[in-house]
Amino acid sequence: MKICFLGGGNMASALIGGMLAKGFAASDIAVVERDETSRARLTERVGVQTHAALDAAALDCDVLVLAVKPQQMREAIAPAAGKLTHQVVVSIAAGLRLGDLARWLGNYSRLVRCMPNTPALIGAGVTGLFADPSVSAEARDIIERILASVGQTVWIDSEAQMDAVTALSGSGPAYVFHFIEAMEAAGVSMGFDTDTARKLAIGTVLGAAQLAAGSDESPAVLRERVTSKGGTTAAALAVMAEGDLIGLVGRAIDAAAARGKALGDELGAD
Ligand SMILES: NC(=O)C1=CN([C@@H]2O[C@H](COP(=O)(O)OP(=O)(O)OC[C@H]3O[C@@H](n4cnc5c(N)ncnc54)[C@H](O)[C@@H]3O)[C@@H](O)[C@H]2O)C=CC1
Ligand SMILES: O=C(O)[C@@H]1CCC=N1
Repeated sequence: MKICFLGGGNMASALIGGMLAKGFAASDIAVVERDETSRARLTERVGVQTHAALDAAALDCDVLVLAVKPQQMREAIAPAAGKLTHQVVVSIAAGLRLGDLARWLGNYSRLVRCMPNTPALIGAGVTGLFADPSVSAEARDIIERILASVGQTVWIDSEAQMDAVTALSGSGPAYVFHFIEAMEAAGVSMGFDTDTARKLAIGTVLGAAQLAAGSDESPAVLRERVTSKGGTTAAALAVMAEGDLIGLVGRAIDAAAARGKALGDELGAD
């Protein structure tokens, strides 16, 4: 099975890195990348074949993964319009809807929309998937196998939910990194050097996430176990409640989902 990525940026690199680590052959993976420096990096460091354009050689694949920015998509896929025959086309772009992609591809509907995230690079991603009804069960299995090689997969029931997946898990790693930044900064302001503060912050997030992932208890119960009455954790959580952390995170994730929907509206309008 030959897999071709259109766009060899951050997310394509994360997916390819994860796939190679899980035993996919570099010779089965190609990347269409317009930037020469990125092409050289992909050939030399990652070992995959590269193409400068989405030409016949690039389209000689079974799965075409669309991994350019949403704003770049229409122009980037134009060369494939009317030239697709059997390929399953998988878009990882935020916001863009299957109906618009199908139209841009010359009414080609063997399309799957999915939303991975960057921990795919270390096999710890989580991906939401939605397929056009015309995509066969066999083709869905193939796409699921690719994404499952880089982490967990979740099929969703309606395409509209993809904006929520994007807001929660697609963008989610950035929220966690931001929280780590905040913890690190607090550590530095209390006198630690950056390395020590970072080690304490990352170790804590990693350990807590692993504990939550392996536990039958809810995150709320695990939080309560850390929180002694009248103790240090309670003092910190009171400040977080005063700042309405739960509401703030909810509003942030709502904003991400709204932005995904707006991107789909804006870019699909013409
Ligand atoms: N970065 C992330 O965490 C995630 C990103 N996504 C989606 O993945 C897509 C890609 O995002 P990133 O990898 O972050 O972007 P990026 O900007 O790092 O990568 C896009 C790549 O496509 C190339 N490109 C643009 N137009 C091209 C064309 N016409 N032909 C060939 N190559 C072209 C660019 O040179 C660039 O290397 C976006 O649609 C985004 O919504 C989805 C999940 C997570
Ligand atoms: O920020 C973005 O638009 C993309 C989609 C999910 C993660 N990065």
